[in-house]
Amino acid sequence: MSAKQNILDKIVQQKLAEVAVQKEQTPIFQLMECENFKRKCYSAKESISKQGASGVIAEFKRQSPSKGVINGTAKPADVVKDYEEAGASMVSVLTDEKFFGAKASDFASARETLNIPLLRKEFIVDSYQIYQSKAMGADVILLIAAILTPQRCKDFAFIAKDLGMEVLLELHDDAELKHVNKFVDLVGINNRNLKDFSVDTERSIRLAKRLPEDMIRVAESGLDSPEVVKDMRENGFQAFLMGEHFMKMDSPGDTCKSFIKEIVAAI
Ligand SMILES: O=P(O)(O)OC[C@@H](O)[C@@H](O)c1c[nH]c2ccccc12
Repeated sequence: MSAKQNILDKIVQQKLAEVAVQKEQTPIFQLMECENFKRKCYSAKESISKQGASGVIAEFKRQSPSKGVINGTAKPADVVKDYEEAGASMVSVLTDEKFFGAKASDFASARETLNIPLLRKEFIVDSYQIYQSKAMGADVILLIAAILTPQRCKDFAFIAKDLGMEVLLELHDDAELKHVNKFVDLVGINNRNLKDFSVDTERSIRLAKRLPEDMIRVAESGLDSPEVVKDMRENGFQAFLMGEHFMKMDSPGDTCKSFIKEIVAAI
């Protein structure tokens, strides 16, 4: 890695500072008193594996470090409900405010509206954030191998499972295969290199072939045509995490609907 800080380093540094404050404000025992802490989670594994499932994980994403503002006006409750009605297998909502422009209310309004699994898209660097995710009503959390050691990954995945949530582990490199552990439910392969933002689906296909056979594979990022999704499905991917292609349109929900129609017709 270069001496210059890449975006991931910057995000991690910011997260650690944020979490330190949050822990003081709302200790874990208080998180555990939240209404959502008691709710039974929806299973992403089931939703994705269901007969005829689209496998689309549709993301609510306002902006990103690589693309700047993607959609400045979309209303989370409307968009995610449209995603659900369009046939998405799961919805992902970013909760990072500083780099991805999330509003504190985005995730809460998605939780109130949805009856399908909801992924909290966050940079998890501290176990506190796992309890926080449960309290927010997340069904699934994301663990990013690039910012965790294999041991922490296992500890964090264990905590999430213990709280009744599922775990999506995100990989990008062969070297990260050692982060896979028995508590992980789904493995995502990020087509986008978070260190330089380049996108390479062929690389993801090669990496996916090295995963345990029965693992659910999620293709992530830069997916913008039904053809690419079909190609990835033929190469063993069952789920497809997509944000920008939907969010950059005036109606993310309508775009998602016609996209799903096309890919489901090809199954
Ligand atoms: O908007 P895209 O290119 O369709 O990508 C969605 C999703 O994969 C991307 O937002 C993402 C994948 N892994 C992440 C980790 C953190 C933040 C964001 C991400």
